[in-house]
Amino acid sequence: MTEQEQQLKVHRDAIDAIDAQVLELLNQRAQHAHTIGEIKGGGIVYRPEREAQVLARIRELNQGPLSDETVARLFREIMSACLALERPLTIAFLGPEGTFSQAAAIKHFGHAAATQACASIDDAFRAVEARAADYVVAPVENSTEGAVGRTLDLMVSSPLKICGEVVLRIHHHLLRASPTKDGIKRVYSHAQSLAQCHEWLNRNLPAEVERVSVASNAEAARLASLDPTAAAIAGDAAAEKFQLVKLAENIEDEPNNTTRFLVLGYQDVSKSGRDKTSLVISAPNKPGALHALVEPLARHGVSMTKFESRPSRTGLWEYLFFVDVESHASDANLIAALDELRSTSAFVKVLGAYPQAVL
Ligand SMILES: O=C(O)C(=O)C[C@]1(C(=O)O)C=C[C@@H](O)C=C1
Repeated sequence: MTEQEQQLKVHRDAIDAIDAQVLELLNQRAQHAHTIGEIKGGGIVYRPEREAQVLARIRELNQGPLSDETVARLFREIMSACLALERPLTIAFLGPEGTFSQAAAIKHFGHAAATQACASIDDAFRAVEARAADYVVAPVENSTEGAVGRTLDLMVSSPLKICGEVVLRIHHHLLRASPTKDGIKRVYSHAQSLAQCHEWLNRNLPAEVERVSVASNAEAARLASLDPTAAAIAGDAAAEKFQLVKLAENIEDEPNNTTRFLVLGYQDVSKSGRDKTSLVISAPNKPGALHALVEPLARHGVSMTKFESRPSRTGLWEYLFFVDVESHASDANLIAALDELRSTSAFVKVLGAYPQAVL
C-alpha cells in the first residue's frame, strides 16, 4: 500500500465507522417518528411548525464545515423520510413534471412525498379540496413579474388554509436538443419566463426568432425535445427530464429572480415562533378606505411584509387587499386588529397562519 493509500484508508475506515453510527441513529429517529404517528392515531401527520423549529434548530447548532443551508437540506430529507413512515403525503402542483412548482413541492416536502401533476392551478386546488391529494403548492408571486392572480383569486373562495411558504430561486436556461445555437427558428417558454429573459433574448438571439408562449416551461422543454428548429427556456428539472443541452445558463435578466409559493391544505398550523399570517380584506373605492385598513394593524403593532391589491371579481366590493403580516393569527395584537377590521370591512378572511420559510 502506498503512503497515499494508507492515509486514505485511515479516513475511509473512520467514515465507515461513522456511517454505521449515523445509520443506527437515523433508524432510532425514524422509530420515534413512527411511534409519534401512532400517537397521532390517524390524525394530521404533517406538522409545519415543528418542521420549521427542527430546521431552525439544526441551523443554529451547526458548527460546519457543512453550511447551514446544506445541513438544513439534509435534515429536510430526513424528516421527509420519517414523515413517510407515519403516512406518505401526496402534493398537487401545476404540472407537467419538471415545473418550478414541482421543484418547490420537493424543496418543501422532500423526496419521500409523492407529487401529483395537475393541468392548472385550479385543478391542483380541486385535488386537495376533494381530498385526492393532501396539500397543494401554488406560485403566488415572482420577484420580477409580481403576483400570480389566479392563486390569489382561488384563495379567496377556497376552504383550504395556507400552512407554509416556499421561496425558490429561479434560474432559466436556454435549452435545445442539439448543442448549437445555429438554426433556431423559435423559442418556447411560459409567458412569465419569456418576460423574465426578455433582455437576454434581445441581446443573444436574432430578432426573427419567434417567441412562443406555452402553458409551462416543462411543456416548452418537451416541444423543444421534439422539434430540431426550436429551443426552450426552462429550468434544471425540465432540462434533465427531456435530456436537453444547456446552450446558455442563468439567462434571467434579474439575478435575484425568486418565486414564492404557498402550501395549502385542510389544516390550522400552531405557532412556530417565526410566523406569518396572510389576510384578504375588502375596501370600498373611496377616500380614506386604504388608511382605515392599514391603521388598525399599525396601531396594534402588527408589521406588514406584503400588501397587494386586486379588483374584486364579484363586484360586491371594489378592491381586495392581500396582506401578509409578521404575526401568528393567535397573537393577541393581531386578534385585536382583526376584530376592528371586521367591524369596518365587508369582508375579512384569514387565509392562514404559517411558519416563515426556513430553507
Ligand atoms: O414531531 C412530529 O410530529 C413528527 O411527526 C416528527 C417529524 C420529524 O421527523 O421530526 C415528522 C413529521 C412532522 O411534520 C414533523 C416532525
